[in-house]
Amino acid sequence: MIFKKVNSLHGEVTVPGDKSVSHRAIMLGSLAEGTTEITNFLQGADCLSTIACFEKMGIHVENNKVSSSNPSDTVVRVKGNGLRGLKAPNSILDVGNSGTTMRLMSGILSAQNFDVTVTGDSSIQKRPMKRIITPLSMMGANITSVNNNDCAPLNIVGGKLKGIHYDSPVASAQVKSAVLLAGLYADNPSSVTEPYVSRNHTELMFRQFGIDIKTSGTTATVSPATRLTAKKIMVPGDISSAAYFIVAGLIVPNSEVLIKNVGINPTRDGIIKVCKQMGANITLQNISDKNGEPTADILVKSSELTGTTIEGSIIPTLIDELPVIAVLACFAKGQTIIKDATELKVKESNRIDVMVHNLSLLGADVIATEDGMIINGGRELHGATIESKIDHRIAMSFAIASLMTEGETEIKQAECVDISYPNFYSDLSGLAM
Ligand SMILES: O=C(O)C1=C[C@@H](OP(=O)(O)O)[C@@H](O)[C@H](O)C1
Ligand SMILES: C=C(OP(=O)(O)O)C(=O)O
Repeated sequence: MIFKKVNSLHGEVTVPGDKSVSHRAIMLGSLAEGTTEITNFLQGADCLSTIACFEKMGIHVENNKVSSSNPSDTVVRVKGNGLRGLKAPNSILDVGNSGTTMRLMSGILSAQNFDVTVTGDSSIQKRPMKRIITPLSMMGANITSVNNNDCAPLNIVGGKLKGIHYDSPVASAQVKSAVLLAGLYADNPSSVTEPYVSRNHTELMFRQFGIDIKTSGTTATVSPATRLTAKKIMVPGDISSAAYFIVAGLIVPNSEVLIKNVGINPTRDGIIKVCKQMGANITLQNISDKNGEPTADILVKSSELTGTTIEGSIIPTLIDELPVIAVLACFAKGQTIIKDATELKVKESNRIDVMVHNLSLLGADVIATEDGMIINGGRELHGATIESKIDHRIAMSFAIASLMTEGETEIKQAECVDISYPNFYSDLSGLAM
């Protein structure tokens, strides 16, 4: 797909529903009694993989997405079978490209009265699963990596679980959530302490479904559950998707962009804090609440930016936004340093290497470090051919960079944006008109 420079961006955009919240709504809805109604569910390939996995375990999901022109009007209905109501699937569960499905669902599968094999695409089969195998095994789960490499496919023999306290070496919501979901079935409370607080959507949604969950500092503790009651869930817009328009609005001159109904949960809003620290003109309007998840409209105006250092506890709150923040840093005055972000190496691609390589092809001054990158902003960028590595965040980041490059930029396998934002390119071109 070919992209060209634009002169300005104007207008409103409504980003699709939050990916993390959409996955969790399907999972908890499946385990609840009654019908869970989800509005603004993300119709991206990752969340559709979660639906497909639970359908294979006997859950009926009504998803009339094709009949609606406005995806946010679609209601997904999950007919839960109760905490003990999942059925043995008659084939392998395939999570596609979705790390969230793989790791969270493994927590649930560890406690079932059947055995199952879970796998995904070639990217998933390279991502580390020891991080969930370790705590789930401590709880009594029987999980083996089929190829003996701590990656998918995983064979999970469900059984009785015991409550544990787990000190997680990584700040990962996927690890935390795998333990908390398994903890619903354990004999005693289970808790997870992480180095920094990661996104807390599981904890917030547990409360909605009537589960006893407590948080204190970087520790979350869940009590075993007896039953979950179906809920109406309104999914906020995904700040990780809004991030592309935030950066676009800031770097393209004479721009003004309003991004409607975006989740601004403080465990996810690091990008807003970093942009403001860099001098961005960003205003939050219409702040409200959706099932305990704060939302706002985000007004972004082109801004003169200066470089900054991004490190420590803010990293988990903007981990998926770091690729597009690296693009932003190319248009800021001075140096931007990203530290403490080794997790970027184990996402859909090695996002440190892929960003540094591709930004260099555009002419940016950027080097990779052990745990992040250093970007010296202010160089003129030019067009190039970019390999997305079938990583949606890479494809979208370079679509944004190309708005400001001289000459054409070609993005290979650009259609991988379907993972988290199927209408991304048409929403972006709508602002350029
Ligand atoms: O729990 C979640 O929904 C997610 C957690 C993050 O992963 P980690 O837990 O591996 O940091 C994030 O990168 C991913 O896109 C979604
Ligand atoms: C890392 C991501 O997702 P997942 O881990 O669910 O594949 C992402 O969406 O950037």
